[in-house]
Amino acid sequence: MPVLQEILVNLKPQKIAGNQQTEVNSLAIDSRKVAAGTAFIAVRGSVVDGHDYIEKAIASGASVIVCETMPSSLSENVAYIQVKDSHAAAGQIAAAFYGFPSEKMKVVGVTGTNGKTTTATLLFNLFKALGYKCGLISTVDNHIDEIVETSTHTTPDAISVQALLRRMYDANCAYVFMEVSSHAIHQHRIEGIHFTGAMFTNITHDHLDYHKTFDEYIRVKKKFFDDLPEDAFALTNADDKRGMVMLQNTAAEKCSYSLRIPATYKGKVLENNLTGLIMNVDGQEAHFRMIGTFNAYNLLAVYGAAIQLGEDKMEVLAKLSNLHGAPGRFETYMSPVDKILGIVDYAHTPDALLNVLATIKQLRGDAQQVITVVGCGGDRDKTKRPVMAEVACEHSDRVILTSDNPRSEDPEVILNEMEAGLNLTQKRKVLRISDRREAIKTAVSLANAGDIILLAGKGHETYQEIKGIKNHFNDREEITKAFELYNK
Ligand SMILES: CC(=O)N[C@H]1[C@@H](OP(=O)(O)OP(=O)(O)OC[C@H]2O[C@@H](n3ccc(=O)[nH]c3=O)[C@H](O)[C@@H]2O)O[C@H](CO)[C@@H](O)[C@@H]1O[C@H](C)C(=O)N[C@@H](C)C(=O)N[C@H](CCC(=O)O)C(=O)O
Ligand SMILES: Nc1ncnc2c1ncn2[C@@H]1O[C@H](COP(=O)(O)OP(=O)(O)OP(=O)(O)O)[C@@H](O)[C@H]1O
Ligand SMILES: N[C@H](CCC[C@H](N)C(=O)O)C(=O)O
Ligand SMILES: [Mg+2]
Repeated sequence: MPVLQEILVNLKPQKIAGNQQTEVNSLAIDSRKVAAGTAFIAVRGSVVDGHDYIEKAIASGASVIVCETMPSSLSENVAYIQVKDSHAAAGQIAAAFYGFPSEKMKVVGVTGTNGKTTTATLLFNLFKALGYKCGLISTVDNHIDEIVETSTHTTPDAISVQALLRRMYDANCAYVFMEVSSHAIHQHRIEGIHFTGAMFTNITHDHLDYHKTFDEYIRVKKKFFDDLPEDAFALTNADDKRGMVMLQNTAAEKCSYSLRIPATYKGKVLENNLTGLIMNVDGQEAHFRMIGTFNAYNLLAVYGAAIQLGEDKMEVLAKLSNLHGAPGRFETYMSPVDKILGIVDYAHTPDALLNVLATIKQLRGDAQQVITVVGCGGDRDKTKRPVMAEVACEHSDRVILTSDNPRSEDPEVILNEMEAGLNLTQKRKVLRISDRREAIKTAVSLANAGDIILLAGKGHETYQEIKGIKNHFNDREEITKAFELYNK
């Protein structure tokens, strides 16, 4: 086990009190996870202040306390480290505690409002197909080579992420592909990670509950690129309005991808239908199994990253051709009798919903109705609620407004806020059924042969969180059961 001095190597503490040779057995930012010999890092959160739990951590056996303000009285046999920012210190300390795993592998981070899971998962599957051992850190699950664990966050906290990276290094992974959420950048969860590459997908409306303004949301995303080292690459979407802004102040090698304008990696969609995409990528024609223009962007980003990482163009395209996307993203289910097409998709932002519905519009026949079942999560950005309802109405024949994860909120209040975005004409095509299971059944009962039902917002999720309790719920099971129930 390392001693305190060894895990402070990259840190400039403001004050140190106590023995620097104290052995550190584990790290914790949560006092409830402290055991004998733990270094407890007190961080100020959005709900409580970790500094209020220092005494509790010591009572549970903490031998080191990292904090921004020293407690008024210090305990004997405990070492205290005062730092300017304990969120940032947590990442630096964790990186050192776990032996700087990110410096021994190639870690590529993906940020952006939409497409992170899809892009990171495609990269993971591509590099596995190319013969490498890899790690994946995503919203859906984390992969340590062959081991798969369900995720709790898109990007884990500063300590958990370094622990995961260490396990990946121990499993001989050469590459790690990870999602980098804006919350993670803001809370310094990625501090101490050495990135070989950073990718930007797009930025649209989300998380304004947390970041308050769109400018602040952009600033936070840009910080990921500002902090990159010179030996990394920064790959951006040149077609996104903010794509080039992201690279403005980066020291990394700048590169871009585009379907519309000159860029390092240029693509063109030649065909786009329900069986997949045919694209020209960097002068080479290729077929992909993924559906929709937004996936053309994801594929092009993945291609660009693979070339940046030194892979062969033709081999990359050949392997990429056979890959499917991430679970719960544009997953299709056909009813056996009436051939109703059910689409389960994780679109939970206005832009994602618009993209998915635009894709469906492009691909459907004139006679096919589109029925959209959609809700908005509780305890999350409220301003997206009316916009998502409006987007659903503008691009569907019928809409059933329902619950997503209401969390601590009243589902009917969320539905009122969604409905507030609709005018009278739009309201005419809307039903409001807060019970998501009933909403899905109703969509199926209303559908005629050949129609399309979009279940938006929950994708891969296997639960629905209501009043702090996660009940089993899976859109993919519900659509299949409803098809059976109505013999459709
Ligand atoms: C808003 C937000 O991001 N919150 C995260 C944040 O919690 P917080 O700041 O509210 O923490 P807090 O409850 O105030 O506690 C402050 C500190 O005191 C500690 N504490 C608390 C109680 C106690 O008894 N003892 C103790 O030591 C806590 O462990 C914490 O370190 O820090 C926690 C530890 O890292 C996270 O688990 C928590 O994620 C919550 C659960 C969450 O829902 N986060 C979502 C919004 C999130 O992060 N999402 C993004 C993806 C979004 C997207 O792209 O769509 C993600 O990366 O997952
Ligand atoms: N490049 C893209 N541009 C716009 N929309 C996209 C893109 N890729 C995927 N989407 C849409 O956004 C939804 C979420 O995709 P994905 O899970 O890959 O994004 P994410 O950034 O990981 O989301 P989260 O922030 O929840 O982790 C998809 O189900 C699809 O509807
Ligand atoms: N990572 C996102 C997921 C949202 C998914 C949606 N189903 C919801 O619950 O709002 C978040 O935590 O905001
Ligand atoms: Mg994700």
